[in-house]
Amino acid sequence: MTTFYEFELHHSVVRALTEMGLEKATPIQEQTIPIALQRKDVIGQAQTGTGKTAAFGIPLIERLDPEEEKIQGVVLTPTRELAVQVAGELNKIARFKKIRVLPIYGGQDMNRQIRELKKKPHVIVATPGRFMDHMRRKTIRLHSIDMVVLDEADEMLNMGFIDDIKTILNEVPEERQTLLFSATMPKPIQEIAGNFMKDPDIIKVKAKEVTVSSITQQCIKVIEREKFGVLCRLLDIDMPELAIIFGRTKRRVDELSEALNKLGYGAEGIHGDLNQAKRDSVLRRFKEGKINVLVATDVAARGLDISGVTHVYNFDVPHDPESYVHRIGRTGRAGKTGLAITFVTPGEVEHIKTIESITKKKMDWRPVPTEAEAAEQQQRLAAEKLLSTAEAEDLQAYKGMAKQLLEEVDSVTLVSAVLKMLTKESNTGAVKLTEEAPLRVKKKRFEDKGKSRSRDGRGRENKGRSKKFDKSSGRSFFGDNKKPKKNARRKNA
Ligand SMILES: Nc1ncnc2c1ncn2[C@@H]1O[C@H](COP(=O)(O)OP(=O)(O)OP(=O)(O)O)[C@@H](O)[C@H]1O
Ligand SMILES: [Mg+2]
Repeated sequence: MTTFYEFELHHSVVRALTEMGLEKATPIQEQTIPIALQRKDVIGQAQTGTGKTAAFGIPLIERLDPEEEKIQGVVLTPTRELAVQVAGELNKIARFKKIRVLPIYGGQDMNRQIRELKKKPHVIVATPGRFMDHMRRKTIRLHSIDMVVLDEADEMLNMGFIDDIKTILNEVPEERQTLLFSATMPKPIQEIAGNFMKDPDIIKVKAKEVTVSSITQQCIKVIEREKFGVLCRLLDIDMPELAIIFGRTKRRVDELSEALNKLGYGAEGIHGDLNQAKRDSVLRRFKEGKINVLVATDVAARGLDISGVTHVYNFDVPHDPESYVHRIGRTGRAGKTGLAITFVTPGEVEHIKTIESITKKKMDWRPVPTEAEAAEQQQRLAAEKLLSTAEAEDLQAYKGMAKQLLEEVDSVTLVSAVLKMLTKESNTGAVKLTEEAPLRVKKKRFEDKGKSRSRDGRGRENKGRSKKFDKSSGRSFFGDNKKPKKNARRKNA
């Protein structure tokens, strides 16, 4: 593997990378950076969590001139959360080079953005819709733009941003450099590449599998109304440090996070109906470990890099294999290991087979954990607490009372009582979630053509009803020509 020194980067960039703890380039970085540094157009494809942000971020920051106080670089991302995250990472890389990176996204106060823009950032990371707004108001000037990056291009397509992207690419100076990152290469993205990029180098990090091997993939067969109980048992047994639970609808996310909280699992939900301030604060609290369970619709699936996510639970089978890959890709990032568990109702087994055929990876069927197993694990935990207190604490003040108690009750009964008090007992019976219909297997291709495919709300999640599973959509992993949904609604801008 190449170290970052070998790219002959500006010392300030190398210093920033060292401070970020990055020494050796990942394969996608190793291949993209030298080409991008030569000012060539690049299309990059690589697995989740393998460092695509720095793959474009390093050449971007390296190439820009801090003395020229104009917008020189633009990164377009599908969601607000991603815009903030990418801008954060770029600002870290740029730290010692005095290059300023500004995130711009919908839902944020326009006047504040205009004030920030007046401070002349060098790079803007934006959702396409809001970028267009500024373009029209002329609060963003395009003539000095030298580099454009499209991150998660296929997702921007899914979200209905394709026309915005074309408009933007039409208006930025033609002699710019363009980098495009996409998990899949559906036809409209290939067209963008053909029409707006100059003889791009295609860098596809070869991987036998679509998913990284550091993620263990399991599924559990469970009927709809038992899902919640099984989830709680799993949380009790697996004891995740940080877990993301994906639900199919916004209603599902709200109900699940409320129910988990009721039972003492520190959980919060995130989906597209929450205002931006709430979304930001939930994500921040999760990143800081103040809550350890994040319940999410697919809004959190793409690109978000939250270090330390140990477990992903698909409480509901995802709509398509792509969504599966991105959801589970929130764990097992940057070489760490992770566990992904998918709940499958009896009618949904077919979807798992489709996912497996696309990812070329078999999942392990995990048996449904029993109440006894969960209780045993919780008891073990209580016993550990008890023992460590016995070993480490000064208990002198309690010993008199302990002796008195032992005169009344035998020692085994007494310790059992203490353990019972320390053990979290589950009471999932009190919780009732609205049931979701299972995903059906779709027979014909493009049956739902024309319906919106928005991923975090207003579209498909809105009514809390399931849509059909598009078996064909999996093909887009191999760059098929899946048609864009015509009236896909613009999201998040
Ligand atoms: N060279 C490196 N060495 C170690 N860690 C790295 C390196 N490059 C990036 N990382 C870390 O790996 C994590 C994942 O990176 P990043 O978010 O860029 O992945 P990605 O490929 O864009 O994933 P996704 O497909 O989910 O968007 C980040 O926390 C990042 O800081
Ligand atoms: Mg990414």
